Amino acid sequence: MKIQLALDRMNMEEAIEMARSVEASIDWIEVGTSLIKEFGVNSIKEMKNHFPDKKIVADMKTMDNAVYEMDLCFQSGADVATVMGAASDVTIQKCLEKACEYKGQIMIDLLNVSDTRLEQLRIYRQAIFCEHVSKDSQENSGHAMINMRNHAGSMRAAAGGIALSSLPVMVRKGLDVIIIGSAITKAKDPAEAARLFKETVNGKKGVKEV
Ligand SMILES: O=C(CO)[C@H](O)[C@H](O)COP(=O)(O)O
Repeated sequence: MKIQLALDRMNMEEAIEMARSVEASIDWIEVGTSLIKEFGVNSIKEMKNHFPDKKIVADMKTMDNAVYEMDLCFQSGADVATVMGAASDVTIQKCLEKACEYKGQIMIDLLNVSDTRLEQLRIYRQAIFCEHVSKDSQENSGHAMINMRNHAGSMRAAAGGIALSSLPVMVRKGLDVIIIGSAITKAKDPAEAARLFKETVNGKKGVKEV
């Protein structure tokens, strides 16, 4: 299971410093939507320049204009770019074609994707399927409940308010990628928090507890 560090709501200097302080315990680095919106695709370029050996995920959340947005992401050094599952099929198809052209990957964000839409998305088997609890729901309900649906045959990821306490459940679900933002970036000691996440993922600590 890969740990994807989500970087949001900070400036680029802070984002790079944060990634540097936890890099030993994480696998993929997500340039969060908020960074891309605030600093443009240069944020992706900058992150790749600083961490050439890490997989860089551009959380673009593409909804339309796939060719243009995917060119921007992959030419800026992204290895993975996100597209919303609620986007039209032509958008998702174009994202996949672009990912293929750049030898990258697409992550489909399943935020507000119904079971019916999910069935239709199953044809995009080469994509990573990401179940996602939104920041707004987290802030409204105070906790995250990630419903992992069946994504047989594809890589599976989960995001949204994942904490050390909820990690063992996620680990047991056998995900491929676990996306963690605030639980690391807002921790008193991010390096120690990331280390504990890594230890749990590796099964050295409390995977059986809930
Ligand atoms: O996509 C996102 C926000 O839209 C974040 O990447 C995701 O929510 C992970 O961050 P956190 O663990 O803080 O919820």
